[in-house]
Amino acid sequence: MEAPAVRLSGITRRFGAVRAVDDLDLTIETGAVVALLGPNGAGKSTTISIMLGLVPPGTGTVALFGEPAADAVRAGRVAAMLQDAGFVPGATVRDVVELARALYPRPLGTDRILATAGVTDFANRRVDRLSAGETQRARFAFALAGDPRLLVLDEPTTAMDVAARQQFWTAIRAYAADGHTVLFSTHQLHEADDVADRIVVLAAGRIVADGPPARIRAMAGVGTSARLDTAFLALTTDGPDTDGPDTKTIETEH
Ligand SMILES: Nc1ncnc2c1ncn2[C@@H]1O[C@H](COP(=O)(O)OP(=O)(O)OP(=O)(O)O)[C@@H](O)[C@H]1O
Repeated sequence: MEAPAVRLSGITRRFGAVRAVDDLDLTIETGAVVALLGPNGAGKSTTISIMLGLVPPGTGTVALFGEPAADAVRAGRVAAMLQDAGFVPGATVRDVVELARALYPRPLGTDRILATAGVTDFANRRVDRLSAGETQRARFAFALAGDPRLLVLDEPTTAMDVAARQQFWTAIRAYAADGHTVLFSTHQLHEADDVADRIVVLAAGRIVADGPPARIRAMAGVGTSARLDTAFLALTTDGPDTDGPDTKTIETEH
């Protein structure tokens, strides 16, 4: 049987007194499109950093496609679009894409990368002269270069304008339709509703709900036509009879 794209087992990570990730188990099968949601400080970025081998977990294990994260990243099976990723100042977008292509054994063609990420029009512009939304698109181009099987996206559409967002999600849908795996975090819950086939909700470092969008609503006790925001608030805000977020993990169809 094929190893899952992601398997996090018993992950805990503290920063001083803060338990950023608290005994987290998460398995993502290949081909899934998963949204990671949670309030500010819920542990999304820390979970993603641990998943990519950028931050060591205090306890627990990480496997990507059945191998250590560093090996999967080095082999180009996994790529990420991170909020604070910087580029070499003075390089152009095209230079950055060519640099990324040179790192991997089976890169996509340059023109395809530029077009998919929506950066063709400013491919010859220096990366340190891009707007915030253009920088996000350049990060997307960089992540696509090695044709990774798993794309990890931390708040990818931050600062993108409406047209750029639409182009971005169209590209992600096409990428997923080819059997690739996508994990993204976002505060734009409609993006999760529109694009993800599974939503994982984190609160205080723990998974409080996990399932397709319809089941997230059902678990939150809101109607099928309710906004996902309503379900999210119900799941991540402590009720009067709880000490903290309950774990409401449910079976998914993957
Ligand atoms: N390097 C660090 N040093 C100290 N505390 C940290 C560090 N990184 C994260 N934290 C803390 O861990 C908790 C989880 O942070 P994290 O960035 O993972 O949350 P998040 O869900 O991504 O939040 P946001 O939606 O605001 O981006 C927060 O309380 C944060 O302050």
